Amino acid sequence: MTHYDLVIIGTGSGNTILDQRFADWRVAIVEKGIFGGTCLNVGCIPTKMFVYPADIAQAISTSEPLGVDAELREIRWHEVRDRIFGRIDPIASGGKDYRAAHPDNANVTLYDGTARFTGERTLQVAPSDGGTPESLTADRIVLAAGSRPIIPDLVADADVEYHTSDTVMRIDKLPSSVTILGSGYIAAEFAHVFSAFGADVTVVARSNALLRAHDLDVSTRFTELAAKRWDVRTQRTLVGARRTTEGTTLDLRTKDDRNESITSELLLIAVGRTPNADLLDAEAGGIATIDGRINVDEYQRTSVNGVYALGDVSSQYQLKHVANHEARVVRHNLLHPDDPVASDHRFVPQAVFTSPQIASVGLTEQQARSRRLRFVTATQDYGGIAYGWAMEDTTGFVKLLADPESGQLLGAHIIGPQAPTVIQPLIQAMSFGLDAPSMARGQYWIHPAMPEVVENALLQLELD
Ligand SMILES: Cc1cc2nc3c(=O)[nH]c(=O)nc-3n(C[C@H](O)[C@H](O)[C@H](O)COP(=O)(O)OP(=O)(O)OC[C@H]3O[C@@H](n4cnc5c(N)ncnc54)[C@H](O)[C@@H]3O)c2cc1C
Ligand SMILES: NC(=O)c1ccc[n+]([C@@H]2O[C@H](COP(=O)([O-])OP(=O)(O)OC[C@H]3O[C@@H](n4cnc5c(N)ncnc54)[C@H](O)[C@@H]3O)[C@@H](O)[C@H]2O)c1
Repeated sequence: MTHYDLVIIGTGSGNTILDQRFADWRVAIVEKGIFGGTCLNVGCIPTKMFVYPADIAQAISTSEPLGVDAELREIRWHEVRDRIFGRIDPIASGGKDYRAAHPDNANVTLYDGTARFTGERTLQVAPSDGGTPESLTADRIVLAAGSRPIIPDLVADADVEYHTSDTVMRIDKLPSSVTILGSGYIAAEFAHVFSAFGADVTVVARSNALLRAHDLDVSTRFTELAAKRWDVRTQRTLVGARRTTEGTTLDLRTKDDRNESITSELLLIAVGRTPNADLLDAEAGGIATIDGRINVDEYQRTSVNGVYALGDVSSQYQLKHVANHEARVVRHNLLHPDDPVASDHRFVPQAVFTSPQIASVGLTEQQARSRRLRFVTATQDYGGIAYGWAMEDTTGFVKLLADPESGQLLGAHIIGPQAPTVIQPLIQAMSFGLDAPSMARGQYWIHPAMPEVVENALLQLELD
C-alpha cells in the first residue's frame, strides 16, 4: 500500500491542476487511456481541426451566389487526418513524458492503469499492461475521470461495425455515406464535416428537431437548414442494426408506426456521453452520485472529506471550458482548504461548430417561460447588417432575452457565421452585469464588422 498526499485520476483537465505550489506534495496521477484526455485527443481540438477544412470545402461549394464559380476537386483525407493527429499526438506523448520524467515532476508518480475505489480514500490501480494491481491511499483525491460515449444496446449487441467520436476521426478512408444516430452536438458537427467532404449524410433523431436543447428558434432554424443539406429523419425509434453487403443498416420505426431502414458505409453513434463514475466504483469509496454523476458541492467537494471531482465525471455541463474552470477551483481549494472558492456556473456558454455555427449563453426562451420570468426578446438577422450583405447571409440571427426592468441580459442565442466569436461580448456583459443599453451605446462598434449584429439586437430590446 503506497500513500500519497494527492492522487489525481484522469489527465484531461485533471492534469492542469499541478504546478510548482505542489512541489512538496507526494502526488500520483492515474490515467487509463491516452494522456491528455478527451478534448485534446478525441474531442474539441481534433473535431475543430476537421471543421475548419470542412468550412473551406463548404465555402467553395456554396460560393456561386457571390459570383464566384469554384469547384471542389478533392479532399485528401489522409493529409487532412495526418496533419491533425501529427500535431496532436506529440502533444499527448510530450505531456506524458513531462509528467513521467521531467525534473519539475520529481514528486509525481504516473500510473498507466485504471483506478477504482476499494474503500474511503483507498484505491486499487489495475495496470493497463495487465500487471499486478497496486493499492494506493491518499489524503486527498481528485476525480477527473471524464465521460464516455453511450452505445444503445440494440447497436452494442448487434453484429455491426460502428464508430463513435473516439474512433471516427482516425478512419482510413473517407466513406461515401454516413448515418449518424443522434441529433446533438456531435451529430451536428460530424454531419457538417462528412457532408462538406462529399459524403451523403443521414441524421436520425429521436425527437422532432435537431439540437433540441437549444432555444426553440435556433433549433427550428437549424433543423430546417439541416434538412436541405442532409437526409434528416426525425421522430424515429431505433429497432435494430444489422450488417449488409453495402455496409450497416439501421432499422427504424416512424412516429406513425411505419418501418424503414437506412444503409450506409459508416455508422456513427452520437447519442450522448455517460460519466465514468461507475468505472471508479465511487460507492465503494463512500462517494455519493446523482444521475450517474459524482455529486459535488459548489466547492467541487464530494461527500467524502478530501475528495474532489471536476469536469464530465461530475458536471452537468460536459464542456471543456467548464472542466478547466472547475480544475482551477479544485487547485485553489486543495491549496487553501480553509478559504475555499466556489465554481461559477452562472453564465456557461456553449457553441456547436456545425454549419451554420451556433452559440448560446444563459436562458432559452423556453426556460425563461417555465421559470415564469418577465422578459422581452429581440431578434436581429445577419442579413440586416452590412457584413451580412457582404456574405449574402439569409439564415443567421441573434436572439436576445432581457429583463425589461433592469435591462440585464438573460440569454443570448446566435446561429450564423462565427457565432462562437460573435457571442463573446454578450458573455462578458452577462458575467459582469452590464445592462443592454449601456452595452449598446457605451462603446464603439467597429463598422462594418460582424458584431454590429449584436449591437442592433441590443438596440431593439423594448425595455421599460
Ligand atoms: C467529439 C467531442 C467534441 C467536443 N468538443 C468540445 C468543444 O468544442 N468545446 C467544449 O467545450 N467541449 C467539447 N467537448 C467536451 C469536452 O471534450 C469535455 O467536456 C472535456 O474534455 C472533459 O474533460 P475532463 O477532464 O472532465 O475529462 P477527460 O478529458 O475525458 O479526461 C478524463 C480522463 O480520465 C481517464 N479515466 C477515466 N476513468 C479512469 C479510471 N478509472 N482510472 C484512470 N483513468 C481514468 C480517461 O481515460 C480520460 O483520459 C467535446 C467532446 C467530444 C467527445
Ligand atoms: N462544441 C462542443 O462544445 C461539443 C461538441 C461535441 C460534444 N460536446 C459535448 O459532448 C456531449 C456529448 O455529445 P453528443 O452529441 O453525443 O450528446 P448530446 O447530448 O448533445 O446529444 C445526444 C442526442 O442524441 C439523442 N438520442 C439519445 N438516444 C437516442 C437514440 N437511441 N436514438 C436517437 N437519438 C438519441 C438525444 O435525444 C440527444 O438529442 C455533449 O452534450 C457536449 O456537452 C460538446
